[in-house]
This record gives sequence, C-alpha cells and structure tokens, in this order.
Amino acid sequence: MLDDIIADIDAIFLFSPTPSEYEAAQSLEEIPVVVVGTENDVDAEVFVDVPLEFDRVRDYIQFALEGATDQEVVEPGDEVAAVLSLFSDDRDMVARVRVQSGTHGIYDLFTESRADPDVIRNTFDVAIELGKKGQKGKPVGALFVVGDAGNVMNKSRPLSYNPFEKSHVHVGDPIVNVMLKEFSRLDGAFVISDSGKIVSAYRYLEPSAEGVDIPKGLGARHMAAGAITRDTGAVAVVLSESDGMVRAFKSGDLVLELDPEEY
Ligand SMILES: Nc1ncnc2c1ncn2[C@@H]1O[C@H](COP(=O)(O)OP(=O)(O)OP(=O)(O)O)[C@@H](O)[C@H]1O
Ligand SMILES: [Mn+2]
Repeated sequence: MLDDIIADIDAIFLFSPTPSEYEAAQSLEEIPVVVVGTENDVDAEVFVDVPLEFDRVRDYIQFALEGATDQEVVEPGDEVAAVLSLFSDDRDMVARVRVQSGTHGIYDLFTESRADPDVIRNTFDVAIELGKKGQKGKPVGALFVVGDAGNVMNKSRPLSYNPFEKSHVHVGDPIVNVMLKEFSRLDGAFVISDSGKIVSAYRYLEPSAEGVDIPKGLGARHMAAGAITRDTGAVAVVLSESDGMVRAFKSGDLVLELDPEEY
C-alpha cells in the first residue's frame, strides 16, 4: 500500500525537513524535491515560504501545492507525495495528492494581496491571540480589513471617534496588540493599510453585498467582511464571537478557516 501511495509521483514535498531528510530525498529520486516551511533551513532549491503554520494539514498541503504551481515546479494533474508531521514533530505522515487546477485562494491570500504578507500574518496573529484569550475571559468577535484602506474608508462610516486618528502605529507593534484587544470590545471594523498602519477602528462597513455568497449560518459581521473584499482590494480577517473561529475572506470568498485553540 505504501508503494502505491508513492508510485509514479511527479514531485516530493517535504514539510520542514532536517538537512539529512532533505539530502536523502534528493539522492533517492529524479523528481523535484519541494521544501515547505517558515524557514529554508536546508537551503533547498525549491522552497515554498509559509507565512504561518496552518493548523489543518489540508490547508497546509494546499498552500504548498499552490506555491509550487506558482513556481512552475508542478502543474495541475501532477500527483505528488507530501511528507509531513501530523501527530508529533517527527515525520509521521505521507499523503498522495493530485494538483488541482484553479486555486483555493490560500496562497493567493498572502502573495497576491495588496497588503504586505507580513501585515496579513500579523493580523492573523492578533485575531488568533484574541480568540485564544478573549476579553477578560469572555469570547469576543473582531473584524480586520487589511489593505486598500482608501477604498475601504470610502465604503464605510464611523461608529465612534477614531482612537487611531493621529497615531502612527502598525499592526505587529507590541503596543498595538494591546490596544487592538482593548478596542475590539466595541463594534465595527478595524481598517489597516497595505503597510500595516492602523487607519481606523469602529468602522461600520457598507459594501454592496450583492452576489456575495458566504456559508450559511454566518452573520452580518462575516457578510460585511466577505462583501468588502469583493468591493475593494482588501482582505478581511474575522474572529467570530459565536464559534470562536478565525476566518479570512478575499475577493468575496471564504479562503481560510483556523481554530485559535490549535495554536
Ligand atoms: N457592516 C458591518 N460593519 C462592521 N461591523 C459589523 C457589521 N455588521 C456587523 N458588524 C459587527 O458584528 C457584530 C456581530 O454581528 P452578527 O452577530 O450579526 O455577526 P456574525 O457574523 O454572526 O459574527 P459572530 O460570529 O461574531 O457573532 C455586530 O455587533 C457588529 O459589531
Ligand atoms: Mn452572530
């Protein structure tokens, strides 16, 4: 069965390999070896840079496939073997995956957005941390709209005074994380620029929601998040107060779902 899983594969994907694992894979096969991880520790020729560790293996592999397709190492229809760690830090899993045409948008979310990938990653970090801790032990919701801030401001209005009006702080600054958590108790969205500057808090989003199709059961916050990303070049990161999940939207679509408890 193991032989079947790796028979005639077009590439092998190693997730965060050690140098000896990388070397072994290279000497074994005459097929491309793709290294996937947050750092290219092994100096791999083909490397897919992962902006954050996905908690779902499916998302992680999908991101890697889309990254390698983008680098033209694999193409739709190829079948690859992914070697990764699911239950521990040791390599304990091999999956056979066919590269699909079209993207699910996970790779695209980070690499093809107007906002800097680091800014998007930092926004995820804030949402995940807020989701883990809540506000004084109670679950909170939050909505971050990242990138294309001018257009986002034009399609929204203030619900309250903007505490970031005269400040020059960026998402990722330690002080900002404290402030964001404090302000997330109140309604509305945070607006963040391409470079990570917090432009505003307390924005009520008024995008056109026509034709936006988000999963049933999600409410007004998620609808507004999806819609603003269809109406502008922004991406949206949402922490749900009701189910505790962090979700990302781009071009009107839900592209990623993370459980903060897994981090
Ligand atoms: N258009 C909007 N712009 C900004 N914030 C909004 C908008 N619509 C709703 N919200 C915010 O989302 C909050 C929750 O609304 P609602 O319960 O309908 O959303 P939801 O998608 O179910 O989110 P949750 O899962 O967090 O409950 C509102 O109290 C408000 O602060
Ligand atoms: Mn709700």
